[in-house]
Amino acid sequence: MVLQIDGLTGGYSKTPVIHDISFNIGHGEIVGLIGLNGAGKSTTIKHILGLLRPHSGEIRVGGLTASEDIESYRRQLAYIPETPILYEELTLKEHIQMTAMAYGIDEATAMSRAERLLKIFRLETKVDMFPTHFSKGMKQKVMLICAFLSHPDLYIIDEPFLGLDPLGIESLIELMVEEKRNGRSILMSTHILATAERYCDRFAIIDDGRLIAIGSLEALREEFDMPGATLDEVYLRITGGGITND
Ligand SMILES: Nc1ncnc2c1ncn2[C@@H]1O[C@H](COP(=O)(O)OP(=O)(O)OP(=O)(O)O)[C@@H](O)[C@H]1O
Repeated sequence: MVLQIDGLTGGYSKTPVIHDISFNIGHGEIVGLIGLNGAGKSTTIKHILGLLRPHSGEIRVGGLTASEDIESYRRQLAYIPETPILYEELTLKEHIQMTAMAYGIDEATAMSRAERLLKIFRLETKVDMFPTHFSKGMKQKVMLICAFLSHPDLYIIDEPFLGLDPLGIESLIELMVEEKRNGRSILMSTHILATAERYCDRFAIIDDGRLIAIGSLEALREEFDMPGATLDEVYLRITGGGITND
């Protein structure tokens, strides 16, 4: 297992926001973290990143907890936030170099991996420019390049498809599938269920801070007795959504 979450209760203050969440991610698995606004997806992700301490329960990445060895723990992860985090004083090339340093990758390896990624995301002519001046989608691509450069065991991607143009989305999906084939794993939170349905092996559905379902689309269809349903349909049923006249 790459990620093991066992009975995680946590949040920002003494009052927990997420309650007793347990699920695992195996090698080469893509798992969608799905839930309504405020359901607890980002909070769960912050716990996995080691930014919040569990009130109770445990999170292991590659068998390690964050409190055992935070640096080794973090090197196994790459996080791509929904809002890009970039350094004003660094060029794109320097962002790449800094990422390589943080992950202990030598510069030659990093630059050869980066060259391919820069081409894929059409930023190869922009390496000496400052990404804080890039467009929103271009900034997101910088975050993606830095993440895919580091070849972590587990990618955590927040809303990967927002802000990218169709070519960018296609490239990202190809990279995700390639990494999956290499045995690397991805946890992505998304509201774009039609795309998630096509690429995720399993879905962890969070509602009001609790994990209310987990499984492949086929398993969810069976569990909720909805043969042939789309992820959207299953999800609306599970969360009691949709507009009714009651
Ligand atoms: N920094 C914070 N301090 C205190 N409470 C927070 C903080 N961030 C989020 N929360 C609360 O935690 C709960 C879960 O929020 P969270 O951001 O995890 O939801 P989400 O599922 O990621 O939602 P969205 O789809 O809107 O991004 C909400 O009730 C929210 O108000």
